Amino acid sequence: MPVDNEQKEAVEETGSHTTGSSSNGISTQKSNRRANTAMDEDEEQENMSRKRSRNESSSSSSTSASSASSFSVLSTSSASSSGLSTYSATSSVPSTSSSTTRSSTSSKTRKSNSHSKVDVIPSRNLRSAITPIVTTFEFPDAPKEVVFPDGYKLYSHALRKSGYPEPLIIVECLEDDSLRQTVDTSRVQIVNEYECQLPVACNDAREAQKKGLWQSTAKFPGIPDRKNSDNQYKRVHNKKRCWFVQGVFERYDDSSRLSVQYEGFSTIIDQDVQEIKTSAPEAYYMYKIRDAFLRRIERKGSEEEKKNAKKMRLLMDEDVEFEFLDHNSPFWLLQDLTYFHTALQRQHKLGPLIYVALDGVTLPKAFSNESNYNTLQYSPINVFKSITYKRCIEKDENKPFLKLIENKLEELFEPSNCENKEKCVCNRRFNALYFNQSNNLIPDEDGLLNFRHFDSCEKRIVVECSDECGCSSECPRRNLQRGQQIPLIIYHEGRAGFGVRAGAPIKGGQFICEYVGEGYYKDLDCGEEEKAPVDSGEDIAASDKDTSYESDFQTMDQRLIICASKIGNVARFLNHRCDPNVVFIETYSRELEADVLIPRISVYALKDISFGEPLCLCYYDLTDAKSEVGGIKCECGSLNCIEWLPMER
Ligand SMILES: C[S@@+](CC[C@H](N)C(=O)[O-])C[C@H]1O[C@@H](n2cnc3c(N)ncnc32)[C@H](O)[C@@H]1O
Repeated sequence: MPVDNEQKEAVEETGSHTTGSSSNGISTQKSNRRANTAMDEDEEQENMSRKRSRNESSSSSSTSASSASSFSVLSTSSASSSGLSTYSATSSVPSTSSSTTRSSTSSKTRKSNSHSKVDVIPSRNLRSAITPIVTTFEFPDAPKEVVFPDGYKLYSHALRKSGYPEPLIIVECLEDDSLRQTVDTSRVQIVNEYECQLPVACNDAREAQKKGLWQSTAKFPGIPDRKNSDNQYKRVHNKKRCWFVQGVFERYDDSSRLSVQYEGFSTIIDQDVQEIKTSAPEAYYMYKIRDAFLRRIERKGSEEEKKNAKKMRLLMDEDVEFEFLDHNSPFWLLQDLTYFHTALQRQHKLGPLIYVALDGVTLPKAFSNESNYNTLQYSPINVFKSITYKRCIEKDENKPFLKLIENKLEELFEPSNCENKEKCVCNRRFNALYFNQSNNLIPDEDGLLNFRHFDSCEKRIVVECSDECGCSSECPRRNLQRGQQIPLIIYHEGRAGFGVRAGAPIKGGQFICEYVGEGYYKDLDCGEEEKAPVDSGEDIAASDKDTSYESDFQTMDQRLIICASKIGNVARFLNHRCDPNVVFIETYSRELEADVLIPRISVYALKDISFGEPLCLCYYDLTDAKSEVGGIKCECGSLNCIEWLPMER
């Protein structure tokens, strides 16, 4: 499989490697290893007073920024001297220099911040199940706690849990709905109306949301619109005295240091590369993926993309650009989407997301508050109305395996690639439910589907293992249960809007992610039983006619639709290509026989996909699709492009 050099570098630099041939396939990628830095209150006070005095002298160097916003220009350049380095684990001996010009900081800062010895107490390996074939990364064991010679403590990501007992599905119920009393709420979350929340672990952001002085002009569901600004450090109540790294950026002037953004703060500071690499491996890993991606764009993108990619990769250069100074700029808003959506994903043990836009077009229109668009509520799991949910659970599919095969013959057994071949019931389950209706796609021993003779018109389904099969969570027949492990990049593709790119090389037949959205029923015969979510609101807008976010089922339930227009996950950004490289596969999947069975949609790779390549679906059966001028001009650029997509503008 082709692996881009940049991607290789990213992997090597994070001390990680692909797990292609690993037998245990254990990945620590999604374990929540975050950097935290701490300081004593006295030192904090001291730094604050230093900062106050230096802020005055630094104001001349940040005039261009201060007029733009509250985002501190001096942060990356003069952190240690300004006191902003309160976050730096190595800032116990801050420079007393009052120099604030960007070019003058590097050597002084480096000297004052250097430390000779770091005691690393190894953490227990936070293990997360992953299939052996998934190309992902392993970090070196993140330290549980690093104690610096000066007594500073730096708590690593490993202290954060990699997953929370999260439900499998969210159901919207009215207060008096009897369903509320009957469901197992550890597996099914009941809400009145789904609203994307701040991720559970993001306490610093939660605090900042209450008391932060900096306020964003943009409001996104689940993203805090307040942050602590640089003069709030002292007042921030943080008993742990440690903070989580939100994002790191390369510095144009000093390759030994990085610009670091912390959760809950609108300021960035500079820190030693090695320190971040050890203490914040996940943030460092995300930075390396973004960096490798931007380098790829610098080689392969349009002229404008190339120029902007370099600018973004090096964040700031001598001529500080406005968008990097204004914390309200799309650049920083995309960093917030990256961080908080990744944190939400992690809550469900799913891999990271990185939002990137280089063409000045700002945010995904899904997040725009313009009247034409709905504001997207990000959700890593499906959201069903109670009526839809009830209908789903009444279906045969929901019976436990033994009930399902009561009247079926034993000889329906077929070989399986399950870890526990002898006991696996997946094929018998398939035969009991879907025999003669659909193709039973059986992953090979590496979890890969075989698409060599793929026919887009054929019906197909994947049936995954449950506790009835007696296999482990690493069984090749549990791809959807493990969920997205590959990092995905949500990239602005120009006229086609945001699309999804591979954040790691992907093998043909490999599971990528789930297609998540709102579930609803469309009655095929006698009018609508339950209205599509896009039509049910009062705000009927242009986008309500856009069915491109809808996906249906051919085998499991022909009336059920998953619509990701208002609520959805990363897969809702998959663009159309007439020559696709990914495909939707309906999937029967539940870990426990006692779980509810809801038809789900997996996204699988049809062919090998290299790092940074766009992931595209074919929205239509091209043998049927009528290409009429007046729909949407297809931007896919493939040789067999039908030119006009049959969708309303
Ligand atoms: C499921 S969404 C994909 C995500 C979308 N690009 C976004 O930014 O939200 C489908 C919409 O993306 C755009 N789109 C997807 N593929 C396209 C293509 N090949 N050419 C032009 N527009 C495309 C169309 O506006 C379409 O309505």
